[in-house]
Amino acid sequence: MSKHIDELIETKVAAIKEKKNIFEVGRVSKVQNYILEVDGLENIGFFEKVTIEDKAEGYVSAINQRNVVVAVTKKTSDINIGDAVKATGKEFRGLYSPYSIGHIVDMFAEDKLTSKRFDDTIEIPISTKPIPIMDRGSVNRPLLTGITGIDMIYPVGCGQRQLIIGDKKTGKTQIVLDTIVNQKDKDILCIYIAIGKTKKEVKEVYAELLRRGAMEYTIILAAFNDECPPVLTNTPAVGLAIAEHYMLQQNIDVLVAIDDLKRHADVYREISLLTGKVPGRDAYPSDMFYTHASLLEKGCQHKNGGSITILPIIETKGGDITDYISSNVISITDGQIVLSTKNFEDGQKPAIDYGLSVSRLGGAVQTKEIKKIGAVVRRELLSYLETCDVYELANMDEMSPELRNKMLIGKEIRNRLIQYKFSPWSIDKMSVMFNDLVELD
Ligand SMILES: Nc1ncnc2c1ncn2[C@@H]1O[C@H](COP(=O)(O)OP(=O)(O)OP(=O)(O)O)[C@@H](O)[C@H]1O
Repeated sequence: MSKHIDELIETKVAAIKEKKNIFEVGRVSKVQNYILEVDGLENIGFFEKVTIEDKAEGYVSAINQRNVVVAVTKKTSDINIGDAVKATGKEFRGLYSPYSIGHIVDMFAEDKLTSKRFDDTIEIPISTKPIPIMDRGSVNRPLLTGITGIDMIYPVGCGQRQLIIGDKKTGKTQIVLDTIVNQKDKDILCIYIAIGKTKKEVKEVYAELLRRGAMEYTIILAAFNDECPPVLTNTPAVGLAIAEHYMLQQNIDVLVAIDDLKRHADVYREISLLTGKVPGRDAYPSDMFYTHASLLEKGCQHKNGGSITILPIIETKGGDITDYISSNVISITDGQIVLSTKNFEDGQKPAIDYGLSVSRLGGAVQTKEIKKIGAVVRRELLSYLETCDVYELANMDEMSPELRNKMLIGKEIRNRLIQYKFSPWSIDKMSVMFNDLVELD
């Protein structure tokens, strides 16, 4: 009997020595708001989930020679030096429930209106393997937004990544909302990811979508401005992993809007600086491009028929689309819709700057007819806008008859492109509205 007990004890001690059945415990040695330095966690893994007493949860965001850095994701009370930090042996993950459709949820499957967590959750990994190139098909089906300036001139296809970029209050969110509302009865799941927005702003988006029956097929995944910053940086990855889950398991089309990536980059920079990463251009860390590229490369047309279309939003300052984050994302995406404050103030809504906007897939996702009309409209409009710049102060009466005619056509196109929010046009209506211009050509 005693031999048996000895054996049991020996096995147990051996297991403890190999650290198989216990998890390490470290101690907090430095607290910088939501970033902690922890000593004593020698065998912990990168991105491993940890708990800090009964006070907080987080994950390992950097491993240094002498200690590890923990980013806190949830906190119920203040963390102090000396608090015990327990390793969990599990990767840090988000949670998702299929019942989230129609609700505002966070990355831990908590309904933000009722503050209750959904049952039946599944774990969502924050970083998933890229979809292999051989599993990707070509983008050739349109994703109609109902906005003429987009569907006819700079179209978006299922599986495309199209950036929406512009200054504050130029209608960036409105384009996404119009697009979501236009997906009604089209078997598309929409995920609106709100990063660092206020509760009021997100509630307004929810109310607009609810009023138009669009919440039936939409999930609002929100990381509010008052949450721990690591939640803000990880939420887009969880949103895209949810999209990937639907695309791969149910072969459906998913539309993901990320509002916005500039805020995401700024929070990512803040965390990186606190973590001690070496700052690069504009103090952003050197993996900034990689972080956005790995998020956006989830956008694709899968060979199984499903797709993920991504509409990332970026807020600019003074209309500058050449800053570090904007030029990074412009080079990653398949085109951009640029919005201009001047157009917005002139009442030209949606305030698309047709000269700076691009769709690199263009006609590949349009029908033959709309492609033909769109090409003429774009050419006439761009030529009009260019002429306007040159002849800004010129009197129309002094122009040659051909030029005057061109100007009149251009002006007419501009006026016809004005569209009030939530008043989508069908492709047929667009072709009827602009057909006479093509005949004139
Ligand atoms: N086509 C439109 N017709 C009428 N109103 C519009 C149109 N587009 C945008 N708006 C209005 O302009 C305002 C600003 O739009 P929106 O909030 O979408 O801009 P934003 O660029 O996303 O702003 P923020 O910088 O706060 O994120 C909103 O009140 C919106 O309803």
